[in-house]
Amino acid sequence: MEHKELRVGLIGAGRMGADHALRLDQRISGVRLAAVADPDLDRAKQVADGTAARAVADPFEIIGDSGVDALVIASPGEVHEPLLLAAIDNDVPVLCEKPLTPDAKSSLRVVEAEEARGKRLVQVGFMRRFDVEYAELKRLLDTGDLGAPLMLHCVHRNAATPPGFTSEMMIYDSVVHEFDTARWLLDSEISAVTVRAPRSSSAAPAGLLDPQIVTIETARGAVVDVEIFVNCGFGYQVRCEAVGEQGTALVGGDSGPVIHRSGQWSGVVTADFRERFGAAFDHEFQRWADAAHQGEVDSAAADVWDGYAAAAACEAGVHAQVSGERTEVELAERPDFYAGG
Ligand SMILES: NC(=O)c1ccc[n+]([C@@H]2O[C@H](COP(=O)([O-])OP(=O)(O)OC[C@H]3O[C@@H](n4cnc5c(N)ncnc54)[C@H](O)[C@@H]3O)[C@@H](O)[C@H]2O)c1
Ligand SMILES: O[C@H]1[C@H](O)[C@@H](O)[C@H](O)[C@@H](O)[C@H]1O
Repeated sequence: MEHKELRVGLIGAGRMGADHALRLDQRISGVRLAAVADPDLDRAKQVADGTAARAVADPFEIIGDSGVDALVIASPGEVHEPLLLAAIDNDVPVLCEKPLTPDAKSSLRVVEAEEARGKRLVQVGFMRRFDVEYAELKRLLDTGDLGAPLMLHCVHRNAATPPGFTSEMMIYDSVVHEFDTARWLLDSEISAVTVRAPRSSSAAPAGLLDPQIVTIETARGAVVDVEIFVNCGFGYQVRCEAVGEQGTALVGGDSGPVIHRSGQWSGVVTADFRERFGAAFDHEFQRWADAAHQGEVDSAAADVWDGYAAAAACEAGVHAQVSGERTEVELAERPDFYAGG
């Protein structure tokens, strides 16, 4: 790369975009935040303020711009596809927040575009892969220390939902993380999904089916249960217990500091994903930037095929939720281009 620093363009200046801007500006080495794009120009300006970045309203203005070497996409999942296709067309490396796209067909178009380009450019922001505890769980499963995996018990709780959050989004925006986590930890595609729900919490906005229990079957015969509860009220909690033939391991359990005071003990629950996974995001971004600077992709990250496979599982999940039926996942054939990825 000609420039000493990787000049990054950020698309989307909302909750996640603002957090990623801070990360790129202050914590990731070898990068410079060069541009921030958001149709809400005031937001783009606010996020760019105090950095070296320029603010623009049209994201396409910075895709293929000679002053931008790489892109971070943090706009809503519904608008990812055209941005990704334009980035691939312009040969620009991208770190795209999850989901790759909200449905399987559009994700497959991104797979096809990247394959046609003949070069891997896009990584999907499944940050749990960069969390220290999850990485250790992956190691335990890969080395066989727990014996052959049988089940994962997952808990995914958010304190509250933003306005407009729907029951379907609980699958394709939230459980999409567990679809990726299950595929990654168990090294197996997802074959079927079932969704059940108790009565909704009185804290859930009207019409939202919250909580839900999602059961995931994998092609290798493991079963994963996920409690997704996005208006739990008390904080952000993401847990995963793996059960193997010879042992179990839990990540995301309560951790310190544990305070003993006035005849009681207590601890703190993280407020949201930015706090719980802050270090994982930093690690993900540093590795992505280092790889992009070398004209490579990070082999530890989720690629476009992973994003597509998660989207296909989400589509089955949404169908299962609406129909009440166990739904098989329809997956295209994995191109050789992604084999071993
Ligand atoms: N990894 C995680 O844990 C995590 C957490 C939260 C959100 N996310 C993901 O990050 C993305 C953004 O989520 P958020 O919570 O920041 O949303 P948000 O609604 O807070 O912000 C989205 C921003 O994108 C802008 N936008 C809308 N259309 C755009 C377009 N075509 N081009 C550029 N910008 C556009 C909006 O104006 C807004 O400023 C989503 O894909 C979401 O799923 C990931
Ligand atoms: O977009 C967010 C994000 O991906 C969080 O990590 C998840 O916990 C939320 O449920 C989801 O809505």
